[in-house]
Amino acid sequence: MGVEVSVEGLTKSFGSQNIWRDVTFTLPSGEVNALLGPSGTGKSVFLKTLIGLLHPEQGSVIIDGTDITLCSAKELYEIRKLFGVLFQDGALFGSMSLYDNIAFPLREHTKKKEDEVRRIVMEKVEMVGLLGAEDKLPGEISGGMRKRAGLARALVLDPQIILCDEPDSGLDPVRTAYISQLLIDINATIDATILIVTHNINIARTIPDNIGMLFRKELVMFGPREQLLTSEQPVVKQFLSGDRFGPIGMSEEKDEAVAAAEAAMQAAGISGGGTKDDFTEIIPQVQPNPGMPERKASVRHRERVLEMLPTFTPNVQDAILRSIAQEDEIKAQNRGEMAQAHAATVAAPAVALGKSAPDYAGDDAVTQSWAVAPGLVDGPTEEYEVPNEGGRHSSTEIPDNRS
Ligand SMILES: Nc1ncnc2c1ncn2[C@@H]1O[C@H](COP(=O)(O)OP(=O)(O)OP(=O)(O)O)[C@@H](O)[C@H]1O
Repeated sequence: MGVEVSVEGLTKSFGSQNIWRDVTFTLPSGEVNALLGPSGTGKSVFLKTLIGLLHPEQGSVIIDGTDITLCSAKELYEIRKLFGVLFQDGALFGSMSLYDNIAFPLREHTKKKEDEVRRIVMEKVEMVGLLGAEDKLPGEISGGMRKRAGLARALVLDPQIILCDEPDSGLDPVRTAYISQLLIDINATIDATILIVTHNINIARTIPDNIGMLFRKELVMFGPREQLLTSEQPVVKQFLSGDRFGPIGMSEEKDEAVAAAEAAMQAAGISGGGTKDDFTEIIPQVQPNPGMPERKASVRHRERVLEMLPTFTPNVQDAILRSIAQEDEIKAQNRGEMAQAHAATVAAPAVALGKSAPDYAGDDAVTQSWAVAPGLVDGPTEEYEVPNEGGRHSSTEIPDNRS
């Protein structure tokens, strides 16, 4: 199971420039989390602080029971082995083949023999759909492939915590969807705690269990994705819609004159350019591909969130319950389709399911290694209990017992 990461009262400055202060939240074991925030709010600095590359002047970062802000260099070295990090640009060594790049952490941190290194590297290469491209140099492949190679390298030490700094930057929407799906499938497979830093609203809407947001040197909120997506806070609404009218300006602070001019434009019906999407309409969370195990963290997340349910406002409660109902519906549908596919396989065994990925098939070919492994279907739809609200509910009905 992934490791819980608990951050308390964290403050970071560079000289007199404060980046953020008093940041407190917990990434629950194995859950998928996203961190949003306008450019320059210190999201990358936050990731680097989590792995001890940067040192905060105040606060603690507890990982697996160790406060990495206080531990020895030797302890930090050991703790870092729990992490797999996908840096913004992939951070591959330009003079090394993809194979050697991906093998690097194994050769650096373990005493594994070369045949074992090869087995692990090729397994990860297949997982990210780069079979056949492993001898290429980073300069010879597309940005999307470099991202996937970076992800493969982040996975070779079987990390319990995966940090991804803008996994979608430079990728088209389709490749972004593939890399997002890959993260969900990896989470289903190894139950690692994941933190994704992103500006991509589609990722924020559909991938994480929890979302946090940094703005004006503070953590605006952190909680179940439904809490942020239905938030009435102007900064959150503006960020989600991508509108230029609101508290977020081109630079961090918007001065009063600009804010007044924008308010006048808005009043005159001039568009701020943002999408008119209704973010309170919760889009179903992406599920592991058919054949993948169920995400254990999603079961734990549900239990945790239902326990916290009475602490949320009624609209957040509604959004969470709608989301749960949607998820159950999708899982039931997937089970039906899996059963049909399985029946078809039994009837026509020549159509092999669970086939491994085809070899690399050109620029940015997409992996199919997760095609379908028969027999791995989700368990039965469970019932859930809403604490302090009396009574059990079938997981596909939404109780409406709030005043
Ligand atoms: N090593 C450093 N020394 C001094 N200042 C730094 C250092 N690293 C980052 N900063 C500053 O910290 C601030 C936050 O940078 P960071 O890259 O974390 O922002 P971000 O939220 O990730 O931005 P973006 O979304 O544009 O990637 C910036 O003003 C940056 O200049």
